[in-house]
Amino acid sequence: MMTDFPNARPTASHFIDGTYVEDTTGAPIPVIYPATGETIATVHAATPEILERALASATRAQRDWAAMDGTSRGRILRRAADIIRERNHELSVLETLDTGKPLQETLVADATSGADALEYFGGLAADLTGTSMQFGGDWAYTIPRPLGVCVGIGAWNYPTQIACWKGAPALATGNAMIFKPSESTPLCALKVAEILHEAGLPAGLFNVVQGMGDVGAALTTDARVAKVSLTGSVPTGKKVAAAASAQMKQVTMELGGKSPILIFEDADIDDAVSGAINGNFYSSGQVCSNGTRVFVHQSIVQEFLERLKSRVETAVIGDPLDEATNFGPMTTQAQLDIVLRHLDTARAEGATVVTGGIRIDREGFWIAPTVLSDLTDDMTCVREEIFGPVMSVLTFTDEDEVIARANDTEFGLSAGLFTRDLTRAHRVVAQLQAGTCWINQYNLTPPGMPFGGSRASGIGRENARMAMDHFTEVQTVYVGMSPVEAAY
Ligand SMILES: NC(=O)c1ccc[n+]([C@@H]2O[C@H](COP(=O)([O-])OP(=O)(O)OC[C@H]3O[C@@H](n4cnc5c(N)ncnc54)[C@H](O)[C@@H]3O)[C@@H](O)[C@H]2O)c1
Ligand SMILES: C[N+](C)(C)CCCC=O
Repeated sequence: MMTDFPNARPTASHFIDGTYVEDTTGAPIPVIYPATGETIATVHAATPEILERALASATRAQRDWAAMDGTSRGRILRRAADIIRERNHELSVLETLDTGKPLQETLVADATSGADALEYFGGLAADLTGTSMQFGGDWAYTIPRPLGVCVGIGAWNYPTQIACWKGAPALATGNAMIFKPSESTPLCALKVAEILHEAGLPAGLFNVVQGMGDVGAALTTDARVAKVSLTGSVPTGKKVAAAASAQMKQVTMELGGKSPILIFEDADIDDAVSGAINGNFYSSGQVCSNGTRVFVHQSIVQEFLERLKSRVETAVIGDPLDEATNFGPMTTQAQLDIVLRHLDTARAEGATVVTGGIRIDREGFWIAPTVLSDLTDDMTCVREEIFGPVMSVLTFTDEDEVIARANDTEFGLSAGLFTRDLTRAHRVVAQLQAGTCWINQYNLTPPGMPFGGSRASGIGRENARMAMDHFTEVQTVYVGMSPVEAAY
């Protein structure tokens, strides 16, 4: 039984107007530790009264925040980044309890990634500038204005990172944010809110409210909300984007994918195997950008599969709180069931299981890292996002052929390729329809790099300077310097 709970335990369901708030009349949402299936906490969904408090305080606080100079705003975000780094261990334990991801992973990828974003946008906050244009003696200038109250809605795979990737650029540019975490991982965003306020963020500017899709939908359609930034699945993205755009609200959509990794015959095979492992089994495969369609040149596929199988079978599967563990459970029972159904379908459609393919016999939501081969492009496991530790290995012989097959999907989140031929690398990458691409690497996302998808995988980008554009709108000012002429 997992009885330990870190000092970092949030003390109530919501964080509103600078403080924890509880309202037990909201529907209870159990917080389940995925490694054991044990309920470790209960939060309550936001009631209409809770949402009203969150919206009213955010609306009030945002005006003063927008008037503050960028340097002062940025200093608060950078202070929050420092606090996160100081508390990385306890926040990483909390992330592991929320998601089931191994501590070995959360120690380096979650709170630290959140801190990176706060630090990055904290630095940029002082550099929110417009442009000026000359028209003879007259001129015009632009001012980036904050949008107002923005809503962030999170998925369950990166609860700290998603809260920070949305919150940091929103706050740096003078907005308030109301963040609704996934109902499956409600704890970590509360700590982000607590730390931001400890760092000096005025009350009301980063509120966290819990709930299912209906709470996200209520926030999306509230007239006080100017923008919605969602991380989630394509079907949810379509609903949220439709509801937001019906009211002319701006959106950022970070959605799902079925991304390709192309491994050419001249690739460094060990690098390619490492890239395929990182791009499929990190976070037990619950990563939007994963390269789950691995196209390997026919001439090297046997060697690739042998090395891949032997390395995957050394994964240390066990207690996620043990730092030696490097492969954890699925985050929810529902997601485990989805992955198991996909594996049944893959077998029925003729896939060969190279390794894994089975539920691991322990309490909690465990499934072995799985590699499938002998696949065709029309099989369900090759077409649909599984969002679990299932890699589909396909073969190819020709560059044009593999580019066409890589692009043959409704998604367009990410893509990767491994080759020693840099001319080919750039030629191929230019033809891949994907928002984020890696050459001889996979899934690295430093905050200075735009991240996001094209086609059904999303709208807009997170991170980098352009995220500041997505949380501001340009106000243009024309300045007349001469007498005003009129026809009559
Ligand atoms: N592109 C990215 O950056 C990125 C990152 C992580 C996860 N994802 C994607 O997220 C999916 C997995 O996460 P999930 O299962 O939590 O996704 P989901 O779409 O089921 O839920 C995402 C969030 O949307 C909320 N929601 C559901 N219906 C809503 C509605 N009608 N209005 C407003 N909010 C609503 C949920 O409560 C949750 O907080 C995968 O498809 C994955 O690829 C994308
Ligand atoms: C930083 N990662 C691991 C690529 C995750 C990005 C967000 C997608 O799930």
